[in-house]
Amino acid sequence: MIMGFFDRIKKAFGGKDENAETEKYDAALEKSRDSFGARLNKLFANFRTVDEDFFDDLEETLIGADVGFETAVRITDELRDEVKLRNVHDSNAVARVIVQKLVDLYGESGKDEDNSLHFAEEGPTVFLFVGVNGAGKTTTIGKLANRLHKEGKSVLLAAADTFRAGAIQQLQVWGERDDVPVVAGPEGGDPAAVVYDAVVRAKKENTDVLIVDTAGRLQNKVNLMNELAKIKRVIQRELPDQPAEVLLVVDGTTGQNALSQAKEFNQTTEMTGLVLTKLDGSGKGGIVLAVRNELHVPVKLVGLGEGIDDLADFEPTKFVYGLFKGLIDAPETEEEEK
Ligand SMILES: Nc1nc2c(ncn2[C@@H]2O[C@H](COP(=O)(O)OP(=O)(O)OP(=O)(O)O)[C@@H](O)[C@H]2O)c(=O)[nH]1
Repeated sequence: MIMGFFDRIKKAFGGKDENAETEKYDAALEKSRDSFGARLNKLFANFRTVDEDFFDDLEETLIGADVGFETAVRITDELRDEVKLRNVHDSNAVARVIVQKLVDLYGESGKDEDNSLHFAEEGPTVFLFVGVNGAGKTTTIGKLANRLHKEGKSVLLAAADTFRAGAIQQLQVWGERDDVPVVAGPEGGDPAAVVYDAVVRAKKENTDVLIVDTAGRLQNKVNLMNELAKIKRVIQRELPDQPAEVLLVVDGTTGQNALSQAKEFNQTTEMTGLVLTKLDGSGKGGIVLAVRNELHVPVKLVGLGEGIDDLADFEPTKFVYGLFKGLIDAPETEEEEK
């Protein structure tokens, strides 16, 4: 049973040779793999048999790998039951059950409906991007606009971060690079007015996708949340079913901070998905699992590098394979063969 499951993961990962995304996942997760894998290896080297001390150490290892406290406890508890049920003692086999549990947190299907971006059936689709400064919001918008434009969709960008000096210009540079128009107003101007202009233009020109960049920080949190609410109202007055996505961008290198940031945003803004950036520079890839399990918000996109093409749809099987490649590829043990 276990091998069948891993075969499916391997197939999902290696099945699309033409897809450069697979290689990117692989390369980007090297750091996470090294740190997580090294921790697990140490754990398994220290234990020959799987006993209660092993489970305590496993829980600590998972917490240390940034999968989050609740997730770590849940996995360890479920694993304890599973090990009893299957009567597994071999630590390699247990390692594989851990991997299986991690994939289960996302569903085995690899890329389900929930993990994909939603588009309007007709009329403009609006994606609203939120998140603190420096998380990679503008870069992600630039990469996504490029991808959608290449797919043949018409794209419009709205520079509604009028607060941070240079933010408008940064988005305009991306607009030029992607060859997509940008609606902007004066620095310090009303962001909702920029969004209104952009929505009207998108409707008039029948634009496929309007992507709105928003401020990551204002004078205070209440102002920021009020502004995001106002922007949403402006969009919904013109396009009642939009925005299709409110995407929170978080910096994957910050581990647990990314999780608490997401929790805070989630209390005030209803987000539909998360973008986890800088996974390539992070040893904390485990955070992806924490986000889904503790926030119940799907990760929809991941940033795998600084380049224009380094944005991928989040695909759990690719992700988990990238993280635990060594473990999954290892030959099956005698116990598993039985
Ligand atoms: N390695 C790596 N770097 C990234 C990724 N995404 C963004 N960056 C870098 O992170 C830095 C910050 O990105 P920005 O897009 O300016 O951040 P932002 O959230 O828009 O910040 P504000 O415009 O201040 O709101 C830039 O140097 C980006 O090149 C990624 O996936 N991998």
